[in-house]
Amino acid sequence: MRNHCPHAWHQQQHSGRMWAASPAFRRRLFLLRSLSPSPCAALPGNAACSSSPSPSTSIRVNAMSASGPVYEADAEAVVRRITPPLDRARHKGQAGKIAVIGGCREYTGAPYFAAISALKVGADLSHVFCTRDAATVIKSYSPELIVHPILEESYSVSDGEREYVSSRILTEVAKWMERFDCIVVGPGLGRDSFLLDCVSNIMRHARQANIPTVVDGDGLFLITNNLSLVEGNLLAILTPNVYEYKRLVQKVLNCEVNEENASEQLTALCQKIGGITIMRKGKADIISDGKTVTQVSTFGSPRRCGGQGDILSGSVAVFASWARHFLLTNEYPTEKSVNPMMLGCIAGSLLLRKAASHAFEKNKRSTVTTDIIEFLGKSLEDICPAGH
Ligand SMILES: NC(=O)C1=CN([C@@H]2O[C@H](COP(=O)(O)OP(=O)(O)OC[C@H]3O[C@@H](n4cnc5c(N)ncnc54)[C@H](OP(=O)(O)O)[C@@H]3O)[C@@H](O)[C@H]2O)[C@@H](O)CC1
Ligand SMILES: Nc1ncnc2c1ncn2[C@@H]1O[C@H](COP(=O)(O)OP(=O)(O)OP(=O)(O)O)[C@@H](O)[C@H]1O
Ligand SMILES: [Mg+2]
Repeated sequence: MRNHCPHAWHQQQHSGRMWAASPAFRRRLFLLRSLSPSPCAALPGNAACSSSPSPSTSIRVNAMSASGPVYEADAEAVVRRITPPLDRARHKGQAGKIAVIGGCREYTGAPYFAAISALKVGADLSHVFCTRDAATVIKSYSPELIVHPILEESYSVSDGEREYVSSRILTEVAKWMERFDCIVVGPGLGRDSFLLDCVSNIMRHARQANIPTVVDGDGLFLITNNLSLVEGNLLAILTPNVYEYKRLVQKVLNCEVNEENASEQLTALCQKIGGITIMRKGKADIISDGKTVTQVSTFGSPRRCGGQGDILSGSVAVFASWARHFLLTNEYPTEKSVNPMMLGCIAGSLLLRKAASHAFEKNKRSTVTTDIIEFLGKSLEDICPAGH
């Protein structure tokens, strides 16, 4: 099991490849150092963006011991702070490389939504590792995605071939793993037992390589039945919906979901799984890492069309990578105590909600996931203009 030190994410290996310390970035660090208001309220507004930093734009994170209402995160300030400036000196890949592990015979939409959302938020490259059946379909949705048809379901592999196929799959993914800034495991993965065994190996490999991992959809089904895959991994984020959360609570805490003490229960769940970060999706997205708890409840849309969670997982992957890089390269001690996985969740949640709101305004009842993806760019631009 991993180091449980609260600052362990800063002790992880870091290649420094994603975000070079450009002059603009150094300038921003200087401003950040001089403006950071208080130990528990890190990350004021982004100096690279339009609004001016002030103590009121700090992230508010409720202390674990406190009961009562959960504080609303200042999610706009988080987005401004962690979104990297568009620096002309940077090359392809430095704004992030994301991989989605998912896509099978039944589901091709979910991995597409997650992977394209990562690109629309601002990652440079987005990969999908899926089954052969799903690959051509996903490629045909978008030429932007790099699609690897390498996963196999039980029906396509005989008993005698399994060991060989499993190790071939791991070798294929491992070739790429070190290049990724974050992986998303689960959108449209399905629940085939052989496929899930192979994905377990991929998750173990990602963990060894210190690659942040967002677990969603069928990835949550997998880890709920095999908690050791994420236990104590400070670079893991779970994004359960209402059913997925219920299953997790039943399995880990051996009780039912308690709405009266929602934040305490979420905190306990995170602690029980070794301090991982969990974003419980719902009317408000409640986010905890077992030490702090916060929420994002900006109104999005009354439409509950399938696929919004997939947009969220792809977006969280990008923001978590950006936040991790931002904090790793930031020497201000106050900010080192902030968990970048929490910041990634806060930023992803806000962006999805803003995009859903724009899409609903335009499309009303006919709003679907593709309409929401269309507004990711505008939503980020409204908060953090790209400049010229
Ligand atoms: N356009 C697309 O491609 C989209 C694809 N999507 C993808 O769909 C996948 C499942 O995600 P979801 O959100 O439907 O699962 P969830 O809410 O836990 O379950 C609801 C109910 O269904 C059942 N059940 C689910 N999966 C099952 C399975 N494989 N086999 C059998 N039962 C299954 C489940 O039953 P239970 O597990 O409780 O017994 C519960 O009652 C996931 O990969 C997601 O990414 C979505 O992202 C939307 C857009
Ligand atoms: N009742 C609600 N009111 C407002 N927003 C909600 C509500 N439920 C979910 N959301 C928003 O929708 C996003 C996706 O959550 P949802 O519960 O639909 O995920 P999901 O079921 O995993 O989605 P998917 O269909 O992609 O699998 C959440 O981030 C949240 O912002
Ligand atoms: Mg989902």
